[in-house]
Amino acid sequence: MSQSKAIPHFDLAPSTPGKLKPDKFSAYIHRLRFQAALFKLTVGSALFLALIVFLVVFCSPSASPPPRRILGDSRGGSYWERRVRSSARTRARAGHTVLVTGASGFVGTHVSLGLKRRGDGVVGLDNFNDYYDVELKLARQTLLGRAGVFVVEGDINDRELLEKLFNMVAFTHVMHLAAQAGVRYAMKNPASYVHSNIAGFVNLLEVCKSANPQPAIVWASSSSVYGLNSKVPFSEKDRTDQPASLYAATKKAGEEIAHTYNHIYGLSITGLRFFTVYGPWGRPDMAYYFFTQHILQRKQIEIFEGPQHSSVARDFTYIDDVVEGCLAALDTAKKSTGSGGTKKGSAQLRIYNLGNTSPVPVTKLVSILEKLLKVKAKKKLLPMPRNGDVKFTHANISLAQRELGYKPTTDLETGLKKFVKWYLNYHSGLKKYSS
Ligand SMILES: O=C(O)[C@H]1O[C@H](OP(=O)(O)OP(=O)(O)OC[C@H]2O[C@@H](n3ccc(=O)[nH]c3=O)[C@H](O)[C@@H]2O)[C@H](O)[C@@H](O)[C@@H]1O
Repeated sequence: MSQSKAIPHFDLAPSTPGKLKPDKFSAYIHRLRFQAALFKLTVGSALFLALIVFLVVFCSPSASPPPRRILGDSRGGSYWERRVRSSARTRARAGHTVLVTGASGFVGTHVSLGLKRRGDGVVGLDNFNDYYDVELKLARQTLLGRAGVFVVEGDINDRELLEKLFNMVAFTHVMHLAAQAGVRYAMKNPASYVHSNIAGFVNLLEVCKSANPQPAIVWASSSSVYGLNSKVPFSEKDRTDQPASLYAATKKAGEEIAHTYNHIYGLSITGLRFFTVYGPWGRPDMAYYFFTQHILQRKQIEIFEGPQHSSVARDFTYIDDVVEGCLAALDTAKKSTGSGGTKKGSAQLRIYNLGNTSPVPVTKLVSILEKLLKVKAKKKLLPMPRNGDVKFTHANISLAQRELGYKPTTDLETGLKKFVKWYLNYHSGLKKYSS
């Protein structure tokens, strides 16, 4: 084999190889071969690594085809913007243009439908988190889509997204219902309450205060702010400085934060203290919902009792009544007075109880469910654990009655009847549970 033939890349050799001594030349060739092999190995490994990275990034489950909601909802782009604008369009003269946060949540869905039905423009926002069954949130989103409400997928902590929405649409109102709900779950995941109910709320208010025009804000506080207050019925003037759960503490913090943004920036803000809202399309983490599920599955349910076997009671409030209250709060909200982050004058700051004014013991709730489901519940009575629950709630609604015209009309049995009808229909449709 001639040396010249053995040189793999002849052009890499010195232009005058004949001038090298044979032994030096063979060492040189050796070096060249080694370098060439090394080069091949490096390029090969790099290509192999690139292939692995490609496979990991594009073929892993997290990057697999996005779920349906993300496909229909990916942020930005002309199609997305068209959907936001069309959803925001009002049909009624002098209709509101409302951003509803938590739109695929229980109350958010009903309020969005109520607004859309009467001709207001509604844009929904929801992060579709998995605190409870995401399928249910997606089903609500479908319902909203059919009614012409587009739900943007996004988090209230996402400043860029909120600013984008406010740049596209001059929202007159924000109905802020996105929150980490649930009293007992706060012991399991405290950070999620701070993230949504405090950080998320502040982020939303920051965007609202800088918006031009500033929207009026109506938001969901909670009956839980009354905490250990024992004066009944609970009136808005009663003390709310003894929260029994972190959930309640974050809602109470929200009320104080609302005061600050109203005071500094002239934002018009109305807080609504909801009292154990229930009904069709409800929340599976709430007792009336999972009691129904467990009774049908012949599973045991635990019913909490107060001291000396006293009953625990809630001022259960039907969703349609609460929606009326929410819409009335939006309609009576005065405009914010600031613009672009500067206050021009004092603005409205309100708090209302939205309850039913007739507390019902949890044992009674269970007996109504037994009757409606025609199944005897397997009950276990046990002392209320130290889990953030309070013994009873009872709303005084005279302020909401006077100023909002709020007048709940649905008793627990009537409301549960509607819930059970929806529940059986929805879950048989999903074929989720066998009887
Ligand atoms: O209105 C409110 O302020 C709050 O109402 C509900 O909180 P809660 O009243 O605790 O509603 P459920 O979780 O459905 O509990 C209802 C009743 O059932 C009792 N319960 C709950 C669970 C259980 O296993 N057993 C049981 O007896 C609770 O102690 C409570 O008295 C919501 O979950 C909160 O998000 C909301 O803010």
